[in-house]
Amino acid sequence: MEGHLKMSTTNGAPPPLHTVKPLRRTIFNRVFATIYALAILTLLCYHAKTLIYSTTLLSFLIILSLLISDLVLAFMWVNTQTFRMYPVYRKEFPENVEKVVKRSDFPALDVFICTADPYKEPPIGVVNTALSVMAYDYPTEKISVYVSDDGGSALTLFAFMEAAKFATHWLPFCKKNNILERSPEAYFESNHNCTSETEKIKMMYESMKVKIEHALERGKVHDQYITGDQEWEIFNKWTDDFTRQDHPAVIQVLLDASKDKDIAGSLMPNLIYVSREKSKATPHHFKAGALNALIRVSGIMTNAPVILTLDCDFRSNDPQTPLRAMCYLCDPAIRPDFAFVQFPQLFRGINKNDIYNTEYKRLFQINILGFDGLNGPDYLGTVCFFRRRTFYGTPSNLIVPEILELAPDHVVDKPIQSQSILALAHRVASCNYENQTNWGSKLGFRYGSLVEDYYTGFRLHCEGWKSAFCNPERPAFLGEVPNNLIDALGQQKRWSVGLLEVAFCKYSPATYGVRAMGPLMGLGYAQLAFWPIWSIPIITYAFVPQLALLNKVHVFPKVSEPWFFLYAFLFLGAYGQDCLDFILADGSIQRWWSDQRFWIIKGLTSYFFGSIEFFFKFLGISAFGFTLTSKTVDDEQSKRYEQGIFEFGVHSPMFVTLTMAAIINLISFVQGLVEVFKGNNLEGSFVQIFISGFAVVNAWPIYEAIALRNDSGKMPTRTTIMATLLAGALYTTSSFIFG
Ligand SMILES: O=c1ccn([C@@H]2O[C@H](COP(=O)(O)OP(=O)(O)O[C@H]3O[C@H](CO)[C@@H](O)[C@H](O)[C@H]3O)[C@@H](O)[C@H]2O)c(=O)[nH]1
Ligand SMILES: [Mn+2]
Repeated sequence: MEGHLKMSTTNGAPPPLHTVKPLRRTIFNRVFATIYALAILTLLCYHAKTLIYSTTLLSFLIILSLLISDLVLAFMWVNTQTFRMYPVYRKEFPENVEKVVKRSDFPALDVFICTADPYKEPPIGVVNTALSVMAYDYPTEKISVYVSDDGGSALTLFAFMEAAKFATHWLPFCKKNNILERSPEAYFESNHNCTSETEKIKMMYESMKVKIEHALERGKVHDQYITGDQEWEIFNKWTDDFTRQDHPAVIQVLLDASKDKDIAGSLMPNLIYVSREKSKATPHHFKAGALNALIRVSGIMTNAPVILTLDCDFRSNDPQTPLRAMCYLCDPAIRPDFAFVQFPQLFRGINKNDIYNTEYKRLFQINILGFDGLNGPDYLGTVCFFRRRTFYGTPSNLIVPEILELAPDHVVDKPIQSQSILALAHRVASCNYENQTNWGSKLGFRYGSLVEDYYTGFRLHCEGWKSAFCNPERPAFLGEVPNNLIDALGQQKRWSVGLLEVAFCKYSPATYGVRAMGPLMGLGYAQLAFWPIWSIPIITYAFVPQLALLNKVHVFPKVSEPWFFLYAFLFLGAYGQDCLDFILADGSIQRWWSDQRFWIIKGLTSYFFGSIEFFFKFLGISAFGFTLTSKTVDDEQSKRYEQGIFEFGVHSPMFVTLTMAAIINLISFVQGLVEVFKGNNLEGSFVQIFISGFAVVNAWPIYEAIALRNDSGKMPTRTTIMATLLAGALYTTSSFIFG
């Protein structure tokens, strides 16, 4: 059969594993970009002219602020165009992989799963992630799952000991019944068959879950759950002075692919718990540090040529996914500079209108196609298959690591539980191992930014590595999203700090990146790095025209002037194209509306406060770490989220600036309307009234949260009072200035 198929392909060429096609809208994008660029230039000339002819200091300052804002918008617009020049779309043929490579020759796969806190990232969730990949349709004994626990928690280890036992039932169950959702939680939530076998396995799962959750509630593994001397010995490592910031390395093989079998008698994958050594005296570099420790530990133990990185909240949604990745990684025509296959970050549980814009369609689904037509997508931190070699220098220059066993092509010839392997694994997981080495600079994941994923992908592309974006119809993975506003904004604030760290380091994409990869890739990366500076135009447009309107000062062209049409074109053109992109990527109008609203919200909150934090960090005044996004759910909050109601509830400086903007815009809009009703000419103030009105429509959930709601997610009174006082102060100051 196989021979027959091979012969039937033309010229005996192997069947295709993947194809790539340009997107049809490319031509339109390019034409529109040219027209829009001319319009921007015209606007900048207009600003320059009015600036030179401004008569008072006040008008000079107003025009200057608008000019700066528009320059920022123009800069970001230029960067964004890079994604619109060569968007492509790929297709894979996983069914052909076995025609090209024998199943027994498939490369081994090391999977890295990161977790960092059992209370913010419940262990049962991490266990689901691990089970979903352990059950892949891929030669099982070639899979090794490494769980990195930066929380150094016995509770997480306990959860995985339980998971190892449960897995011996779960894996054969999935394979026998050819199940698609191989994370038990997702499977039991879906419409599954209710056979006695399913009921039995569900009960096993529930009892494991209860045990794990009990342990979590008590904060301790109950003695009765610890069976045998071996387990005692393991938990004895958690002595009294063992803390999450200070503890020795713990590496525990929970399943051994060379001897552990499932209940049907087939071999299990390797499952290894790793908590690298931590010491308060040594920087640990957060997730990047954890991943580098895993590269080394796995290098010593299994050294698979392919590595899959996963966050603890991303579950496999398709057991065929490794085969899809192999369409690129096993391609006989693979180029030596090929580094990784990135899957999109897709999520489950997003509400209908995606009020917190957690889908990130632009970042994860639209813009990334543009990167894919150039050197390839950036690394998104999770759901990505790497070639191990990528972490060891440039494509043409292998950097030999300190110890021979770590070389990417080293063959491990001892069992993973042998004394020497375990000893070496502990050594490379120690916190001082990286001193005086290239780890974090030339080897492994790169240090220096809180968005280690973005920064690492960027540096790899600068070194000449290439990547591909693999976006199958059935989502390969599904992740979880923050379902309350403060978490969503907090995550964005962390990203903002991390992005600015890259934007203003010596490897800035705008300078170094452009030199290393050419203008398109460089500016594409700059688009991301400079996200936070969007807060300059957003804050300006949220306050300046409104305060001017309140003081009866007109700052935009009259409706009858031709310049008005330039403004109208720039606004409608940008919004129109943005909306079109969104719809073409299967988005709904409502979700697009949330997307644009959240962009404004972030400009007034995350981007702004992130920039301030970055500034403090830059000056060395204070350093902020990696604040985890909480993955726990509160029932009442989830309900409101389901209904699409914004969750405030807690006081935060971010909500203060947001509320201030909402108040000022409402007042200026009302005053604008009053003037119109009084019969004053609308011509001069139209643009300002329009902007205020647009803001008021966007800010509707904020007014509701202040005045119309009574639930625990409403705006805290303290926040409202502070925002009102500050808005009053701002108005008073402005009336002196405009006075
Ligand atoms: O010291 C740390 C901090 C975090 N993590 C892990 O990092 C992952 C991502 O953390 P999360 O709080 O979920 O952050 P998000 O903002 O949701 O994650 C996005 O942004 C991160 C960079 O800021 C990337 O690392 C992620 O892959 C990307 O999904 C989780 O698995 C954590 O367990 C660690 O292992 N060690
Ligand atoms: Mn996350």
